[in-house]
Formats: sequence, C-alpha cells, structure tokens
Amino acid sequence: MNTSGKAVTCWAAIAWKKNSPLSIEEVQVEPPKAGEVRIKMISSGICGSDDHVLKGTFPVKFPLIPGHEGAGIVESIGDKVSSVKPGDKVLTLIIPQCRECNSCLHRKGNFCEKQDVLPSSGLMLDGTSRFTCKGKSIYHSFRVSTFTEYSVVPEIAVAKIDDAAPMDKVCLISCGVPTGYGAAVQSAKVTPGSTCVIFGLGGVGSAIVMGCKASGASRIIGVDINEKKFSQARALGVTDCLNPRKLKKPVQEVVMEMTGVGVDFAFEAVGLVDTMTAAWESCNKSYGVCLIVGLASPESQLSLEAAKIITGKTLKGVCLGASVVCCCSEA
Ligand SMILES: NC(=O)c1ccc[n+]([C@@H]2O[C@H](COP(=O)([O-])OP(=O)(O)OC[C@H]3O[C@@H](n4cnc5c(N)ncnc54)[C@H](O)[C@@H]3O)[C@@H](O)[C@H]2O)c1
Ligand SMILES: [Zn+2]
Ligand SMILES: [Zn+2]
Repeated sequence: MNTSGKAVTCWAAIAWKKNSPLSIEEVQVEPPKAGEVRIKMISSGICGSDDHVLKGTFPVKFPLIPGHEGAGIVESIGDKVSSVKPGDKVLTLIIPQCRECNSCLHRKGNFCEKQDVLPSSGLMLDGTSRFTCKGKSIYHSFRVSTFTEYSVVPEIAVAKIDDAAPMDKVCLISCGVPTGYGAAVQSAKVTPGSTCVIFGLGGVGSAIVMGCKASGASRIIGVDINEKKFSQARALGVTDCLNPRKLKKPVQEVVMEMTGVGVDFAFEAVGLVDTMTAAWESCNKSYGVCLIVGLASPESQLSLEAAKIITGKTLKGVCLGASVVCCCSEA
C-alpha cells in the first residue's frame, strides 16, 4: 500500500511520564514535511542515554517516544530531500550535520547547532511534532525517536548505509559504537603501547575498549560496579578489571598504584560526576588525557582541584566519538 503523503497508524512505545513503564500504543505518524524523511524502523538499540531520559536524570518533555539508535528503510520523503529516496537503508543520527552552522563549518566541530539534545525541545525543527496518540501530541526523542514502527526525522539526521547491511545489528552503529570507538581513536587518539582506563563497560565503554585495543594500547583497565561485564570486557581487550565497590580505597588511587604514574588515557562512560572525577584523577598529571563521554544531568556540576589543572593534563568532552556522519556520506 502506498502510504506516501498520508498519516500512518502504527505501534510505538510511549513514555507518558518519567520513571514509568513504557506502554505500547497505537500512534499516528504524520507525513514528512520539507527536509524530513519518514522511516520504517527495522531495529533499535537501547543506549545509556535512553535510560537517563526514562529515569528523568536527563530532562526531556513527556509524553515521548524514546530511542535514538535506529536502523530503518526510508518510506517517504518530504519536499527538497535529495540525499535519500524511498527504499534506502539508513541509520538515525542523534547529532545531525546541517553543513551550514558554525560547528558544521568548522573542521573540528561535530556538535551541529540543529541537534536537539542540549537543550531538548522534543520537537522537529519547525517546532511541531509528527506523532499523536489518543488525540494528544507526543514529543520526539532527540528528533530521532526509534521505539516506533515509523518515525519522522530531519534529512540531516540520517546516514545512508549499504543495501547489504544486516538491519538487526547495524543499529548499534547509529550511536554506541561510533561514540566509544571514535572517542578512543578520533578524539583521544590513543597511542600504541599506552595505558588506558575505562569507567563503565556498557555498550559505549565496550566500544572504547575496542578503540583502545585497535590503537595498540598495551594495558587497558576496565572499571565497572557490575562484574557481569568483566568477561566480555576481557574478550574485547581489557587486561585488568576493577570493581570500585570492592576496593578499600578510591579507585583512582588504585589505578595510580597499578600504573605508578597514572594512565595516558582515561575515559568516563557512565555519566556520573564521581566517575568523571575519578577518571580525571587517574590520569598522568603531566600528559594524561581524560575524555568525558558519559552524559551527566545538566543540573550537575563537576568540581576539580583547580591548582592541579596547570600540570599539563587535558580534559575534554566528546560527542558521538567526534564523528561527522551525515546524509551526504555513506556510513
Ligand atoms: N557523548 C556521547 O556522544 C554519548 C553517546 C552515547 C551515550 N553516551 C553516554 O555514555 C554513557 C554510557 O552509555 P552506555 O550506552 O554504555 O550505557 P550502559 O548502561 O550500557 O553502561 C553503563 C555502565 O556503567 C556502569 N556503571 C554504573 N555506575 C557505575 C559506577 N559508579 N562506576 C563504574 N561503572 C558504573 C554500569 O554497570 C554499566 O555497565 C551514558 O551516560 C550515556 O548517556 C554519551
Ligand atoms: Zn546514544
Ligand atoms: Zn550544523
């Protein structure tokens, strides 16, 4: 049936409020407006950021259709869309690339001004929603809701992928994998023979481990409070596993003792200020590099010992692994 130009009725998972179970509801998904595409979602990952959204530690507007790590097939396109056509396989991008804003035009920028994460309006670029349920307008998640059979997203927030891509697995390449792998390889630029520590061994942390390993790091320390993560982390390249809850002293002190001088590269992939501080304090004071990947609550403040900033180490944040992927590039 040709659904182009018409609203589609389909199933979606809706979070009516924070900290409540998702409910599967029938929703109406409007056709894409100019510069937008409607996607039939085939698979979606679950990212730690979705967890922050649903628990309310990251502020968004409710009710919303969560999810942002999606793989799907373009069902129809709005006016002026030229980079994809119906039938194309695509990934959704939490950080779009408009190719016009200050960040997109800067060779080092990837945090496009047309993103909807910080702050999050929950609406498309024209300030309206494409979802309704029971007559009520439903907010989008970062403009790329994926827990739905159909979603409307800006053209600048999709990347075309190979026709042969396995659609059940490739959704992970939408956010978690490039976020972690890119943090290690593109942003930190982990060096051969280096020592790394990764706080949080979930989806993102695992991809950081893979990036550190691929860059030739010789020692990779993994930190997590959930020891079930350790066997897979070891399989990916972690050489030492630490559970901070089982240590007699702060984990950063243990990392210092293990390495003698602190690590070359520390990564925080949890989203808590305590683990951010621990990552910073695990770094070598002279040349260590600390990458903040985890998404903390916007209300939280990171407090560091000011005098120690001058010793030479680097603190930096990284979004989507400093990747610059868009509809103009093949993901
Ligand atoms: N910067 C970006 O572009 C970007 C992109 C995606 C996700 N994120 C953020 O990265 C973080 C990780 O995402 P994820 O998908 O891997 O989540 P996840 O839930 O899969 O993994 C988080 C891990 O942290 C561990 N953890 C929790 N508290 C801990 C503590 N106190 N000390 C050590 N480990 C602890 C958990 O056991 C879990 O294994 C989240 O904050 C997410 O919002 C950022
Ligand atoms: Zn994500
Ligand atoms: Zn831009």
